[in-house]
Amino acid sequence: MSAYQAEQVYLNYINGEWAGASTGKQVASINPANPKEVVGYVQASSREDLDRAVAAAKSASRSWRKLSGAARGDVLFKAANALEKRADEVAETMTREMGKTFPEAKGETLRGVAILRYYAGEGMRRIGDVIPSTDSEALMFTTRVPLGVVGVISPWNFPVAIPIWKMAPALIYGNTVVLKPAQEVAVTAAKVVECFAEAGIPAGVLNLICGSGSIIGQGLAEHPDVNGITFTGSNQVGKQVGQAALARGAKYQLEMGGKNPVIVAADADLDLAVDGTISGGLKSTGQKCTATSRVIVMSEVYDAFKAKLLAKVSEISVGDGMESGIWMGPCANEKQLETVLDYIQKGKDEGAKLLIGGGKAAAADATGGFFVQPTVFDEVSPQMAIAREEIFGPVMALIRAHSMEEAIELANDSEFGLSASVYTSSIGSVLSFIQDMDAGLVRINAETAGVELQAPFGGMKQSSSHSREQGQAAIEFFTSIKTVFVKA
Ligand SMILES: NC(=O)C1=CN([C@@H]2O[C@H](COP(=O)(O)OP(=O)(O)OC[C@H]3O[C@@H](n4cnc5c(N)ncnc54)[C@H](O)[C@@H]3O)[C@@H](O)[C@H]2O)C=CC1
Ligand SMILES: O=C(O)CCC(=O)C(=O)O
Repeated sequence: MSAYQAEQVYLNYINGEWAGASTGKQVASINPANPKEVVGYVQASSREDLDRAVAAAKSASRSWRKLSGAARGDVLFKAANALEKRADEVAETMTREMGKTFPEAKGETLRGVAILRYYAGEGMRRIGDVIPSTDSEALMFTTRVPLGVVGVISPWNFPVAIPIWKMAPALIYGNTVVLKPAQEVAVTAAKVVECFAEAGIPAGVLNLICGSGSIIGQGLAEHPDVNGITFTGSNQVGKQVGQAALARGAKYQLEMGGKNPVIVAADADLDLAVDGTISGGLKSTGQKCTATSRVIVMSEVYDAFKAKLLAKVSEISVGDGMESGIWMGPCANEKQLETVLDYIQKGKDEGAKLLIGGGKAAAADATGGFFVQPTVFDEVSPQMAIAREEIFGPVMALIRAHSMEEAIELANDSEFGLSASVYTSSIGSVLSFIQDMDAGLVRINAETAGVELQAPFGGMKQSSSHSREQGQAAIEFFTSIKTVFVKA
């Protein structure tokens, strides 16, 4: 049973205590399905508050790194249990704060639980190798040490999974954390942090500080006592964060945009391809960095695929994600709705043919919610803005191709390289796609979105800083290798 309650005040969590911002100011976090509804009030913190959070993390670092991996893992297991118990409440909070439907939010919350358990187990696994020395009397091996204080800057589109897939590996490998969530989902973030507090995480090991990106996010990136920064969000901000970290010699990891293609080959199972395109492109209202936005279809099946796609898109129900029967919720905030509507206008202005959607959805009339129709454009050419720029909304561009080579070339014609998929029954096409597609995640007969927590995740080209998150790959960012040479 969910215990969600609206309009509560949520505090920062610094050095094991819940505290208001020194500014005395709070910001309302609102429901994008009904902007008059206040989900909660979150802190508008200052750099002074940030300094306190970083100082707490720095001081807790000495004892946390000295604990065994198993002891740190125990805290993560307990946090997983606490989150699992509150899954309905946390999922409802997420739906009300950023709009994705309740079943999607519940799935994401349980994914957060699974990520915590996965990294809890990592505390018992190998952290080094023995390497033969040229000196036969010496022992040489590698071990791994934590970075120290890690700043986590997270976005609003996965309010539970993304902070957890950054914090859990940071913590298990012995780092302490300062989390700055997107202000739109700070209530959900506070509830996740409450689960860690309930798990008995020592004071200062995990700190939550809410505030604007330009003050707290930028402050974390620039802070001399923050040793590593992990960021997911826009390319523009990601680059700023990376530059600030680089300027002071801190380690950084950036996960940014995508313009992910799906290729539908002439020998594809068209029903499967339609389902995967819709799920990949429109779930979460298209607000995933892995969302399908370019649909490259072979000319032989173009019309048949288009007809099936439109039939299914026309059945999509748009509305409040807490209502049963609703398939697609609102955009997460007003700015995002405006961005999506602007891109739709650009598509029309540049000569693409609007097949379906193209404006605010009817659900917006009743509440003023940020609802947009699922939208598909036809006759899109690769130079158009809707084929090149990340929209982060439920807008898909159909592009025609005449051969697999041309399809892969079109798919690669992007500054991004996060994820890509192909629907085909030909092993030859599968192999060419795996080999020639420039993306960090390539998927065969499966949608572009949806990552597995135990596998590396990250992009090529402008999609990331070329590092990988999740799975065992996370150890590369959250630790430094120490090579040890021992001679009696
Ligand atoms: N890769 C992804 O998963 C995401 C991509 N985006 C993309 O970014 C676009 C804009 O969305 P926004 O929410 O405005 O993204 P954003 O990049 O501004 O926000 C991401 C995080 O960075 C923080 N931030 C903002 N300015 C900062 C600064 N100067 N220094 C440090 N941190 C800062 C934000 O508070 C938030 O926590 C979207 O339309 C979408 O294209 C947004 C969210 C997630
Ligand atoms: O597709 C997914 O499950 C993950 C997407 C993601 O990481 C993102 O949108 O930031």
